[in-house]
Amino acid sequence: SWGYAADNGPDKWADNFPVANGPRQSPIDILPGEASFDGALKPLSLKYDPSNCLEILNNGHSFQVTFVDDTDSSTLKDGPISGVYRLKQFHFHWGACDERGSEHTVAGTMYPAELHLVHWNTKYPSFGDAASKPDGLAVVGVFLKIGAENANLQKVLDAFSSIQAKGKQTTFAGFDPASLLPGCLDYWTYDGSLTTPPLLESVTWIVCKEPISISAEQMAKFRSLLFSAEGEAECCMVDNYRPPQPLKGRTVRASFK
Ligand SMILES: O=C(Nc1cc(S(=O)(=O)[N+](=O)[O-])cc([N+](=O)[O-])c1O)Nc1c(F)c(F)c(F)c(F)c1F
Ligand SMILES: [Zn+2]
Repeated sequence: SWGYAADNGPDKWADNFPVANGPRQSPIDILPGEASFDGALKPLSLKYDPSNCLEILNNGHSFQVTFVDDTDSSTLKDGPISGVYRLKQFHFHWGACDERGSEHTVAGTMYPAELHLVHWNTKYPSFGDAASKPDGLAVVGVFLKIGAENANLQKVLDAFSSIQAKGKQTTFAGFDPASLLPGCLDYWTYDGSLTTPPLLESVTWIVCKEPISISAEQMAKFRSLLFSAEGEAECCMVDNYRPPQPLKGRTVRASFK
């Protein structure tokens, strides 16, 4: 199945997922000078309940922290969206070295990693339904840059020993994803897609301008996870990012001047 290697990576995804060459694919290279400031864009309203945090798992292409999403207690509102979107999970994309790893780039600059907080529109009955609708999902992207140690992120890293191999999962309770957000919530927004198969064109992307920090040692720990399952030849989970895709005439709006 799909992955990030030469034989099953991003350049091969169109074979099984033809939408890979669609009109609103993600990620993209964000050109701040070409983004249009939109004064009508509202500030993001992110309200998360740590008690909704359920488990952490290695799904073979990233690790993700999943949330109970049967009530409106962990939601995203306002910003560029209308209605209420519920947090389903968050995960990351990162590189084999600090020079690469993010999916979105800013005027060609890659960050070492990128956090994605995946939310679904409650006008639809479930995440699965929402994922196939043009306004079904909203993903908040946050860049990570090498700097001070991130104490909040450390709580996630401390669980890695239990999920090193593909398919491993463990309970993960009481984590507040808001602790991973930057202080300033200025953002760029555009219509895009999932960046992993099935690459569904259902995502309103909200990419924060301000990165959060991670230490070099913490970044190295991400690279100790494995794409491979127990008993398989070990393959380090690194470079699990899709490169920027053609803009195809889309407009990127900025919430800030
Ligand atoms: O739930 C999904 N989450 C997800 C999205 C991305 S993403 O990078 O595409 N993203 O949007 O941030 C990355 C990871 N990840 O762990 O790396 C994810 O686990 N994907 C997904 C799916 F797996 C399906 F089979 C499906 F039918 C569907 F509708 C989906 F939306
Ligand atoms: Zn992602």
